[in-house]
Amino acid sequence: MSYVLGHNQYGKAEVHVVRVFRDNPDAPHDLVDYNVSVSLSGDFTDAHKTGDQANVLTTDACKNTVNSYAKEAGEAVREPESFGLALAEHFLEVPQVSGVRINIEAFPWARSHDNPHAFVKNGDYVRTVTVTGSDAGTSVVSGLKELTVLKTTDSEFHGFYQDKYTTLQPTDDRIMATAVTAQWAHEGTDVEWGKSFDQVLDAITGSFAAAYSYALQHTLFDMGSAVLDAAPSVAEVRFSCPNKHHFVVDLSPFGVENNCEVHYAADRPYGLIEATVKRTEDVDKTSAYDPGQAW
Ligand SMILES: O=c1[nH]c(=O)c2[nH]c(=O)[nH]c2[nH]1
Repeated sequence: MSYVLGHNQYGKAEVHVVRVFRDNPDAPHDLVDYNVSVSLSGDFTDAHKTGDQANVLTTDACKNTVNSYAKEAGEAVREPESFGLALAEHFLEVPQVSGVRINIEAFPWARSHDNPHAFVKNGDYVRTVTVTGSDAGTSVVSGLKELTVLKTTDSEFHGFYQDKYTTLQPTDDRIMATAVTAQWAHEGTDVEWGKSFDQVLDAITGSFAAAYSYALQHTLFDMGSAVLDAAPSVAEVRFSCPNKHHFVVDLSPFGVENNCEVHYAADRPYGLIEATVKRTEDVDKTSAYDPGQAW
């Protein structure tokens, strides 16, 4: 029996590279901290079906390329999007490679005490990038994950559909908290990546803080609208946001009043609210997202 090989891809996952910029002896050092995954597709049928590896660029070479490009790619290394684009362009030059996907997680570091070479890992969030390339073109999806935000009021939830299993009490004042995962697809690749990322981050945190909320769903649409207002290159933004429930603890058995002051922070189960906000109905960037990451 002869079977058919379906879609296949391979590469090196999670090359963790930290690049220090220290070439100017008079300037403070900078650094970037990236976890890079490379996935190649193309003419690799023989590697699977006959065992002939002549077309296989080794995953070891993929790793070496990431490490060497962390120096060779110069200023492009400073932003994960431009680093991903440089890597994608390189791998597409390998004749048997027709498609490439580069995923980068970027861990932010902040300078410590204005010291020129000491840093504190900034654990607020992880920045993410997916670059895809093929004959059809190159696309960049930027993102972030693990951005945990909370507001102690200006959040209501009521008027919801009721069935016989509905026990949740409506509320007009509650804590709302979530760990934002967001990915946004750019139109084109001629973008000031760092500036654009800062605009999106500021739009997400700013609208979460400022917008009055009637549900996490409502807040997602507000955050998405703020992103599209702030960042001209962004065609659409996708959110995946766990509702980090904070339940008001009943202190009445102890004769203690609890006016939304004492909460039980439940870790699971959690509501998971996901939505795309896009500029127009006909935008469809689905193929630009990493299927392993995008919902
Ligand atoms: O913002 C919310 N959206 C929901 O869909 C939901 N469902 C639920 O039980 N609590 C909440 N909160």
